[in-house]
Amino acid sequence: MRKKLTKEILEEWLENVRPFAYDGQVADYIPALSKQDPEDLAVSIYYLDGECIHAGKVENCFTLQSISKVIALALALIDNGEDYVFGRVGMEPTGDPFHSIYRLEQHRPSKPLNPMINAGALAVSNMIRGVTPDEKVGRLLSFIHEMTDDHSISFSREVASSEFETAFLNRSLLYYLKQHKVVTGSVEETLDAYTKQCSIELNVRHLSKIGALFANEGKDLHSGRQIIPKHFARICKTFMVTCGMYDASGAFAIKVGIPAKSGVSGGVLGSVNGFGGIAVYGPALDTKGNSVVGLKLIEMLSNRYDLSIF
Ligand SMILES: NC(=O)CC[C@H](N)C(=O)O
Repeated sequence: MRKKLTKEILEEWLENVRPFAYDGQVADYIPALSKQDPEDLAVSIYYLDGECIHAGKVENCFTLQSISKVIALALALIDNGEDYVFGRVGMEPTGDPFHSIYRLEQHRPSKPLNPMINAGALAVSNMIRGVTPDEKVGRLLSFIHEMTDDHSISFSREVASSEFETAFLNRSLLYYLKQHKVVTGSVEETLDAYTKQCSIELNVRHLSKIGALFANEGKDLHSGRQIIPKHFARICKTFMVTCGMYDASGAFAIKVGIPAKSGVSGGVLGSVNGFGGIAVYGPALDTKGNSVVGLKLIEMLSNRYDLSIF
């Protein structure tokens, strides 16, 4: 096991990166997200031995947004198996923004390129077992309760409806996918489930614990219970490397080298085998939609502790 960081160092680092919060913009295409304060920063590391250190506004909850795509993928794989999931969604990075539509037309039969872009994530969300949107979201929440051991985690109705009312691009993606039979059932219901999934709220401590579970081959750190089959945990971490930071994934792999997934609320989830889980929250985003502070902090951690997997 690598040497551990102290809480004091983590606090110092957080203060060092604080000025970067003003190098980015808080997302506002989902109106409710624009209320986030760029100065609300938090970081947490969950080691594989169960110790957790953190700094900043650790109790502040934020919505998962695209980070939920990794967790939803794990559940869809458990529900349907690999052949079904990857029969409908591909495994290749795009190099395009997360909500891009144009590559959908370039593949025959139509298939979103991967589960980390919106087109692929909408298809994955549609695959989660459950008759109604609430049943699907309920199952995803139970899965997260199991992973975090916190049954109070829920979703923000305000953020979910703010996105639902304005998600014209995601509706377009869904209608296209429905036409090509990649998704089944009602477009509005799938969008309802997806926006609720993206609005699941938790804090950096929860998120770092989820990162540690992925790093621990899908096993709960305390009970040793296999919550995600090892092979599926590995698939999720591989997508985090190749597509987790949208169209900045290549540069991130070179500079940082950690399986990571970001979301437009400003959260970043990292997972390092043999080390543990990392979570950062900083709502100001760069032009690609990644947390400016999150990227800085994870890069510092990776350099200092030689965390790159490459
Ligand atoms: N990149 C993100 O975090 C995007 C998630 C967001 N809910 C969307 O679909 O637009």
